[in-house]
Amino acid sequence: MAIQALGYVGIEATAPEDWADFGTGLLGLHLAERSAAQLVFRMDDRRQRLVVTPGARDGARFFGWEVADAAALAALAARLEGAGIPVAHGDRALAAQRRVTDLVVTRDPLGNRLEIVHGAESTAEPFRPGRCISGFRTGPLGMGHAVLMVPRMADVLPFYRDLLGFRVSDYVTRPFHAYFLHVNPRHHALALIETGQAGLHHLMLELFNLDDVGQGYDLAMLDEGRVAATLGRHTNDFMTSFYARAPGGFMVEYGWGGRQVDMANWQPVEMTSGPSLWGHERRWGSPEMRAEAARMRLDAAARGERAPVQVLPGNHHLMRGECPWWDQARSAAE
Ligand SMILES: Cc1ccc(O)c(O)c1CC[C@@H]1C(=O)CC[C@]2(C)C(=O)CC[C@@H]12
Ligand SMILES: [Fe+2]
Repeated sequence: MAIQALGYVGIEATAPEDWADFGTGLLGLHLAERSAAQLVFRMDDRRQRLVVTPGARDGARFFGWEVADAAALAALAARLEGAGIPVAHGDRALAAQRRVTDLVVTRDPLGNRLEIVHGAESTAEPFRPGRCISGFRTGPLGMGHAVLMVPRMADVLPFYRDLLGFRVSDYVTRPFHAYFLHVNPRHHALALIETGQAGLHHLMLELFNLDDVGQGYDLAMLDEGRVAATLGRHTNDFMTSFYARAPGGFMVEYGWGGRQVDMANWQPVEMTSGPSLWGHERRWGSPEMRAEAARMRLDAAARGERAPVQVLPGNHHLMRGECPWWDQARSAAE
């Protein structure tokens, strides 16, 4: 019954043509189909991973979540119906369009369209990346992760965790509420961030090689305003990544080196450090960023904390003189 991976994502775009250049030239996706109706991108041997359709607004149109087989699909559909959630069976035409054997369609409490699928189609036609990359880390880990903005955590978290069976990797309660959830060893396939709005915050795609990310970063730096957050490394999943602004407003996190969780023994943890070991700075070089960093250093000194060196505003655990994640990150890399 359990969901096993994020299989595919559908995007609605007011400027779908911009996705062709962005998807291939920066991200290195394989543009497998390009028509007036849709752009289809591949990341691996699957026929389609990211589908961009023209529309009146920008954002996510559907999320494809994979289960093992027909029995698992039926069981999960029954579970949703038992909880009073409307579920529609996808017809043959829709299954063919999504290139899966079968699917059911439902909505999360925010109205995000979820497609629960099994039997996604692969192809023997080789994956041809849009630029020279080593490839995307997918397979049992799924296509990456999606991060949704939620107006109120309590309205959404129970649906994913208690009904669909997503498991909590870790969560943040200050300065904002966020939950990171896994369905396979990828640290999170889904995260929910309480921002007061609803919508897609970002999609994360993971590369096999750090050089893929570094070269993507170089390309992103050529475009004014393309880099939404600088190269950095996350404290929870140890992903080294940067955030690019995608056509239409949300972001694509382009990463390498994420950790895997041991699903059998993992216990949810509260994250008290900042989001990043280093980097992921949105205001780089700005007077606002320098002022905040300086203020943090003064505040730390006033509290009697060590504040050994100037650090970026996001790295408040370093300011406290703590390095709690370095040892774990090092041992995970070894
Ligand atoms: C905290 C975190 C851990 C792992 C991730 O894959 C991940 O995307 C995040 C979220 C990162 C972070 C955030 O928390 C709020 C808004 C931020 C600062 C951005 O605008 C870029 C990085 C985002
Ligand atoms: Fe992310």
